[in-house]
Amino acid sequence: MTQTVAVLGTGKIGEALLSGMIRAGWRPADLLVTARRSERAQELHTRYGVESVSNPEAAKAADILILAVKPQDMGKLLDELAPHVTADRLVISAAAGITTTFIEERLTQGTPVVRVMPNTPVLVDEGMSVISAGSHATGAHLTTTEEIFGGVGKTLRVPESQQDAATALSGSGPAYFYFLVEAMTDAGILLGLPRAQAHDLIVQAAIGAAVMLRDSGEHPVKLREAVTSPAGTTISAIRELENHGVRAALIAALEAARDRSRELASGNG
Ligand SMILES: NC(=O)C1=CN([C@@H]2O[C@H](COP(=O)(O)OP(=O)(O)OC[C@H]3O[C@@H](n4cnc5c(N)ncnc54)[C@H](OP(=O)(O)O)[C@@H]3O)[C@@H](O)[C@H]2O)C=CC1
Ligand SMILES: O=C(O)[C@@H]1CCC=N1
Repeated sequence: MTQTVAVLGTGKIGEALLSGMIRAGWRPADLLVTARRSERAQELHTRYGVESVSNPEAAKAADILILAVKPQDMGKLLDELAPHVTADRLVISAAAGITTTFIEERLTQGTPVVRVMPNTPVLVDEGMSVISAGSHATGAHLTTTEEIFGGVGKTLRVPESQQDAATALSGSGPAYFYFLVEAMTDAGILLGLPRAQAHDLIVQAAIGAAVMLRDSGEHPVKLREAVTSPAGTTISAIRELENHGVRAALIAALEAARDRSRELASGNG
């Protein structure tokens, strides 16, 4: 029997997931969304043909609830949902930091909860969704979650204790690459290239490097060594990156993201 899935909170990640599910073959009739603002609900209906309902209506009607509000809004959303969520539902949370325990404590005893950390490349079916089971989620619940998120990219199961790290690496990960592209485009401008050309050159370098990382089976060190000619240009750049502590900065940055994810666990932000 077809299951009904509701996406509660349809901002950037909620909409990305919704659009991906429709591309993956979900019928709009089997999907529901909730939105705080009526103009947003109308926009989603026009774009995807999905019906918008209230949060309690979604909890009553849908078999699977995907919670995609900010961590700071999660407590309030769960208070709204709690009277209507029965333990035969599957609740999937995409919120950074929020633990399955936080959710379980606010819903009917025994409700299965799965925590997922997706990332925005779900928009182009190249997402990465890291999945952990709460205390009442079974293998079947994890499989259902993988079926949903696997339609828009790869999935990986991890113990929930690793979710804050996964959030730092994978959930936030795309932002670091956009930041690098932005910075390198600026460098291209400094070197005298027109902005559009600098952008295209660095984006294609990123795509080429990403495909080689994925498909060559080579370690990143080997791939970098192959670019780094003796007494050549690349080693001059690498020396500057090392002089400026870029490796240490990245390690510190991801540690900060991990720590922020832990802080968000309280739901107070
Ligand atoms: N952006 C990303 O790359 C990723 C985000 N996440 C997680 O996804 C969640 C959402 O993030 P993001 O999409 O970036 O944030 P957004 O602010 O874009 O989306 C949150 C949405 O939730 C809506 N909302 C808030 N409260 C309610 C409510 N009670 N009922 C219905 N809708 C509500 C907001 O409405 P309104 O527009 O009115 O404010 C907004 O549209 C966060 O928990 C984040 O940690 C996870 C992985 C990646
Ligand atoms: O920045 C954030 O908090 C969210 C979670 C992971 C990516 N974006």
